Amino acid sequence: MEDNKRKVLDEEAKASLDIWKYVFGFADIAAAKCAIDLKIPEAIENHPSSQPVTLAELSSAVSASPSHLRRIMRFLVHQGIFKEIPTKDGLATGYVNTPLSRRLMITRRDGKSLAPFVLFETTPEMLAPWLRLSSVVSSPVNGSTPPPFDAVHGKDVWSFAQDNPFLSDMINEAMACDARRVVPRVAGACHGLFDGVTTMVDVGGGTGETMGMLVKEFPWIKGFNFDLPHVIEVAEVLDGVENVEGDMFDSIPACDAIFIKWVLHDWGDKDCIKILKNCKEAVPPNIGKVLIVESVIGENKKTMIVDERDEKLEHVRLMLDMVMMAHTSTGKERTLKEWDFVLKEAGFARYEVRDIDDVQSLIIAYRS
Ligand SMILES: C[S@@+](CC[C@H](N)C(=O)[O-])C[C@H]1O[C@@H](n2cnc3c(N)ncnc32)[C@H](O)[C@@H]1O
Repeated sequence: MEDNKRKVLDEEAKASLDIWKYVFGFADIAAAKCAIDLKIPEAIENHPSSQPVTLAELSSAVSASPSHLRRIMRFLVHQGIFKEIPTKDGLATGYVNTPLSRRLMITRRDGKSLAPFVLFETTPEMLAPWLRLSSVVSSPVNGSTPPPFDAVHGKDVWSFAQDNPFLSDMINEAMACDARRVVPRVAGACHGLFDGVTTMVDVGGGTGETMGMLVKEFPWIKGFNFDLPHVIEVAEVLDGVENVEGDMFDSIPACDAIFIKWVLHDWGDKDCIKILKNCKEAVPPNIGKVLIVESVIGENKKTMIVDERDEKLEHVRLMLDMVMMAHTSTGKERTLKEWDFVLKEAGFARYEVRDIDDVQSLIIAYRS
């Protein structure tokens, strides 16, 4: 009884603090965006003075008012994004980077920075649909209310991107920085999969960064980066990669293997099955395989989440599912049961899931 009472009181006390996260939670994202916009991590990293960098030095380096900058830095230090430590002479304090602040470097293409993703998600165009989540959730019939993105912008995200090159560029940059981060992990899990594979198509491959990395890792493969015409128009020219424009709902170029990352989650089951069927048709019956890089939601596996990293990864997957609801018409993150359904409906003979200890897993679907 005593214990129960204490638990209730603890929950009350926790709730009275946690509620503020929902009142002012956007401050976290806005302050991180501010650091990216001002290139604060770069200014600290590259400052000619020895570290740490004092407020005066930093405000001159990023051309910011010291009084406002001090408050932003106080917040970001409190968030653990930067650290504030004594200067070498011990007479003042200054700022140093952390692994987290380095991930906010817009100038870094090192497979760690997700700064372009933050900038993309915080555009007014991507933020506005979030405020309409409730209308789609309360819609009496699935599909009777336009999805939040379409309701705000009058068209779906891909048509909007086609008509707005600035947003298309931001999507491409955001996707490319995730590719630099996760594709090496995926490649590490691909052992044995490419024996006898000479051609591979990355479906919805964006500007080609992913295929560029894959052909470097597996140089006997000729890579094709396949996407919509407005994306292929700005795709990179990379060794061993041919850029091909087209529509995955029509057909996909014939090849030995297909790579498809973060595309199927943009679509509901009907479209997802159609894309998967086209993937299956594109690969040969004997060795054909489709490598899917997507999240697998661990629904009903709560008790199996054993450590903090797993729990944080699952939180990202669930946030991503909310992103799908806000930004795509029918997209969703899928549980294993839901992946099983769409893969079987598309006619794949079998599949396996390889855990890469990340937000996404590698699902390999075999034609036979
Ligand atoms: C979320 S992005 C993923 C990009 C890339 N695979 C990655 O993860 O870095 C989805 C991609 O699908 C492409 N896409 C959308 N509809 C398509 C279609 N009908 N045919 C081919 N590509 C399409 C988009 O242009 C975009 O590049």
